[in-house]
Amino acid sequence: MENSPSILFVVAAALTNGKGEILLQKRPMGAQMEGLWEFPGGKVDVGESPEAALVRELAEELGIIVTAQDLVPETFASEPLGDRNLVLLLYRCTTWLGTPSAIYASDIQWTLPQDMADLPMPPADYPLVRKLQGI
Ligand SMILES: Nc1nc2c([nH]c(=O)n2[C@@H]2O[C@H](COP(=O)(O)OP(=O)(O)OP(=O)(O)O)[C@@H](O)[C@H]2O)c(=O)[nH]1
Repeated sequence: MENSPSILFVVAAALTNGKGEILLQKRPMGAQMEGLWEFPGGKVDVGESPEAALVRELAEELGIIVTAQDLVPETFASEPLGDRNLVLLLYRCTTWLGTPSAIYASDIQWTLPQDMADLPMPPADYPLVRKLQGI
């Protein structure tokens, strides 16, 4: 198809604790969309499954160990991003090993879905948040 944008696959986690709070991280200075709050995750590399990519990203960004079996598909978003089209796959994860720390992000915080509307987030995240809020 003419002018059809290439797809950028990104995977992200709604890491959820026993209080129903979800871990968000603040994109660091110098990153695209710096200062916005996002779900931890990143791009799927060539030859990598989405689940393997998310296991890798969670280890790199937060220092936690997750297995692919712990990742439950939750919802997705599709948004133009520059000259590409972002497809963002969000997985729910309630089981991991270790304590998340801000290795990549400038900050992390546990947030209830109803409080996420007050945070600046990338445009693709707003439909994900509404889904998490049950709206
Ligand atoms: N991880 C993550 N990325 C998101 C979210 N929402 C959203 O629009 N994105 C976008 O998806 C892309 C992910 O890129 P990234 O920079 O986090 O990916 P990465 O960790 O693989 O980085 P790298 O390219 O430096 O290796 C960015 O354009 C980012 O702005 C989100 O909630 N989580």
